[in-house]
Amino acid sequence: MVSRNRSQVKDHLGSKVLNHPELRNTKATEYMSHEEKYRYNLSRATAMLKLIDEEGMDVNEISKVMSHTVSGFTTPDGNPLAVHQVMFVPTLMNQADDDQVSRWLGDVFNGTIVGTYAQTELSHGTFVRGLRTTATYDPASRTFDLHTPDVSAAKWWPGGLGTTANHAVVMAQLYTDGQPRGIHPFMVAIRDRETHRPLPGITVGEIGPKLGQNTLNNGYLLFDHVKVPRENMLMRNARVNEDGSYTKPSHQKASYGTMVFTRVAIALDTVDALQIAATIAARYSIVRRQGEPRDDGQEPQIIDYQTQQLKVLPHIAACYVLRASTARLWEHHTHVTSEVRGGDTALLPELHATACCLKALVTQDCSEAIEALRLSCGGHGYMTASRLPALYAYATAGATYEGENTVLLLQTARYLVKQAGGSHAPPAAGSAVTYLSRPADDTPFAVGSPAAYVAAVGRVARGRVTEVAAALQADRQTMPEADAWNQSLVQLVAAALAHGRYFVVREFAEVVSQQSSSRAIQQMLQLLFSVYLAHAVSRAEGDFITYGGLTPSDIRLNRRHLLRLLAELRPHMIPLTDAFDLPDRLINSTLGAWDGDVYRRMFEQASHSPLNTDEVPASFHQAMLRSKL
Ligand SMILES: CCCCC/C=C/C(=O)SCCNC(=O)CCNC(=O)[C@H](O)C(C)(C)COP(=O)(O)OP(=O)(O)OC[C@H]1O[C@@H](n2cnc3c(N)ncnc32)[C@H](O)[C@@H]1OP(=O)(O)O
Ligand SMILES: Cc1cc2nc3c(=O)[nH]c(=O)nc-3n(C[C@H](O)[C@H](O)[C@H](O)COP(=O)(O)OP(=O)(O)OC[C@H]3O[C@@H](n4cnc5c(N)ncnc54)[C@H](O)[C@@H]3O)c2cc1C
Repeated sequence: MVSRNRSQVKDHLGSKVLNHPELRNTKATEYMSHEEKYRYNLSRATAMLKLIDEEGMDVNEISKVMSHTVSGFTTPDGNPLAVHQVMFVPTLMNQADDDQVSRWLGDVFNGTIVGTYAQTELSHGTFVRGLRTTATYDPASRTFDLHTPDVSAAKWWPGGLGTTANHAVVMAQLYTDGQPRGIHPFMVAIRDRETHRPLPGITVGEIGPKLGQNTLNNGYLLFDHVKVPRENMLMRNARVNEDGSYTKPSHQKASYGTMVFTRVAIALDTVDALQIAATIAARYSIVRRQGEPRDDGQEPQIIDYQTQQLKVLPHIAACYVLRASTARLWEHHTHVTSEVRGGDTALLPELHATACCLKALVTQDCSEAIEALRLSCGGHGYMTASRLPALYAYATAGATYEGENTVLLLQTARYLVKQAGGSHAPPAAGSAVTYLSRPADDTPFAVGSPAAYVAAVGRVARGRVTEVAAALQADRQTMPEADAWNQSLVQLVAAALAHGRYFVVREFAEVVSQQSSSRAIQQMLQLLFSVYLAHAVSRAEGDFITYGGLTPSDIRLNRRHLLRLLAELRPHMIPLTDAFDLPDRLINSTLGAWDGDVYRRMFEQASHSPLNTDEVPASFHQAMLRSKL
C-alpha cells in the first residue's frame, strides 16, 4: 500500500470494512453477556488485523487504524487487540534492536505472537519510577529473574492481557551487578502459544467491568521468579551484556518512547470521536422540533434556540481546529522520532512537553464537548442507541490512560518554567516556546480580528507561565523543592493548558493562511476559527482580563460577538458535519443518520429489548407475583 495521510487511510479502511464479508454485518451488542461481547469484538478485531495484513500496511499506518471512526464500527465495545497494535508492535519496532526485530516480527505479523504493554501496577501508574516489578540479571544462567514482590505490584490494566495476549512487553526495574538501573522493557511469554495456558510462574486474568470499552480485555499479571533469557530485554537503547555489564541509553527516557507515540495517537483519535458526536447532535438538532409553534404553524427546530447553538456549534468549530493541530503534532512526532533513531535527541524534551499537553487538552476538551453534545440531545441522548454515552466513555478514558491529564500537564509545565527561567537548553528554531523569551505581542485586542485574538491567547499563555515560574522561584528560596512545586500545582496546570491553547490556535492560524484552494473555503475556515477563538475567550474570561489585555468592555463585546457568529454559522452546520464524510453505518446512531428518520429508528431499536419478546415476561410470574406486590 502506498503511503497516505491519516484521513485517506481512514476513508480507505472505512469503505473496506463496510464491504468486508466478516465485518460489514453488525449485531447489537447491548444485550450480550460479557463473554459474548468479548467473543464478538475479538473475532471482528482479528478480521480487521487480517484486513490490515492484506492491505500490506506498515507499522506507521497500523497505528492510524486506531481511528475511532473505523474501530468504533469494527469493535464497538473496545478492541481487545488495540494495545497489541498501538503499543506492543510499535514498542518492538522502536525499542528492540535489529536482531530482536527480525527474531519476533515474523511471528507477530503471522499472528503467532499477540502482545500487550504491561507497565501500570495496582499501586503505581503515574509514577513510573516507582514501579516495583523487578528484573534481576544472573550472569551465570544469562537470564533475568522477573518477580512481583507482592500483590500491590501486580500489573493491572494492560489492554488485551485479560485473556487475549500470549506475550507482553513488561516494564520492570532492572538490577545488574546488584545495582538498580531504572525501568526497562522486557519481552515476556506469558501464555503457551499452542494451548494458551498461563506459563509456569505466571498468574494472569481479566480485571472486571468498567465505565466503557468493556472488551478492551484489560488484565492483571503477576510473576513468581520467572526466568527470561538475556536476549529478551529490548536492547535498542540500553544493553545488558552477558557478563552483566550495563550500557546506558542515549537518552535517560528513551524507554518512554512508546508513551510519547501513543499520546500523539490518542490526541488525533479523540478528535474522531468528537466529529462523530458533533455530527449526531447537529443532525438531531435540526430534526427535533419542540416549543410554541411559530408563524408558519411549525414548532421551532431546537437548533434555532440560541442556547442550543451554544451547546452544539462551538464543538463543530473545535473539530476543525483540533483536527488540524493534532495532525501537525503527528508530523512533528514523525520528524523527531527519525532524528532520535539517528541518535539526535535534542528535540525530544519539547516533543514530550507538547505531546503531554496536547493529549491532555484534546481529551479534556473532547470529553467535555461530547458530554455537552449528549445533553443537547435531551433524553434521547441518554440512550445507548444514540451512541453518545459510548463516545463519552471512550473520550474520558483518554483523559486517564497513557498518563493522567493533570500529571501530563505538570510535565509540560516543568518544561515551560525551565524555558521561562532560562535553565533549559535554548529552544530550537521553530520551537513552540520561543514566545516565552520574546516581548509579549502587544497587538491591540479587537473583536472580529482573529490575529488580535491569537495575540491575546499568546499573552495569556505567556502571563500564566511567567507568573507561575516567578512564584515557584520565590518559594524555592524559602522551602524545599517538593513543597514549592506543590504550592504552585494548580497554577502550573493552568499555565500548561494556556500554552496548549496557544499552540492549537497558532497551528490553525497557519493552516488558514496557507489554505489557497478557494475563497469560499478560506472564508468558512475563518468563520470556524472566529467561533473557536470567541468561545475560548468566553470560557476563560478571567484569564483574558488578567493576562490577555482585555477590558471588561471587550469581554461584553466578545459575548455578543460569539452569539452573532453562532447565528452566522448555523446555516452551514449540516454541510460542515457532512464534510466529515461519515457514512451512517460508521456513525451507528439512532439520532445521527443522514435521513433524519429518528423516531422510526428509536422504535426499531426498542424492538431488540429481550423484555419485549413476550407480552408478559417470565419475571412477572417469578418475582412480582411471588412477592405479592
Ligand atoms: C485504545 C487504547 C490504547 C491506550 C491504552 C493505554 C495504555 C497505557 O495507559 S500504558 C501506561 C501509560 N502510563 C503513563 O503514561 C504513565 C505516566 N507517567 C509518566 O510518563 C512518567 O512517570 C512521568 C513523565 C509522569 C514522570 O516520570 P519520571 O521518570 O518521574 O520523570 P521526571 O518527572 O522526574 O522527569 C525527568 C525528566 O524526564 C523527562 N521526561 C519524562 N518523560 C519523558 C518522555 N516520555 N520523553 C522525554 N523526556 C521525558 C522530563 O521532562 C524530565 O526532564 P528534565 O526536566 O529535563 O529533567
Ligand atoms: C481504559 C484503560 C486502559 C489502560 N490500558 C493500559 C495498558 O494497556 N497498559 C498499562 O500499562 N496501563 C494501562 N492503563 C493504566 C493507565 O495508564 C493509568 O491508569 C494512568 O497512567 C493513570 O495512573 P494511575 O491510575 O496510577 O492514577 P493516579 O496517579 O493514582 O491518579 C489519581 C489522582 O492522583 C493525582 N496525582 C498522581 N500523581 C500526581 C502528581 N505527581 N502530582 C499531582 N497529582 C497527582 C492524579 O492527577 C489523579 O487525580 C489503562 C487505564 C485505563 C483506564
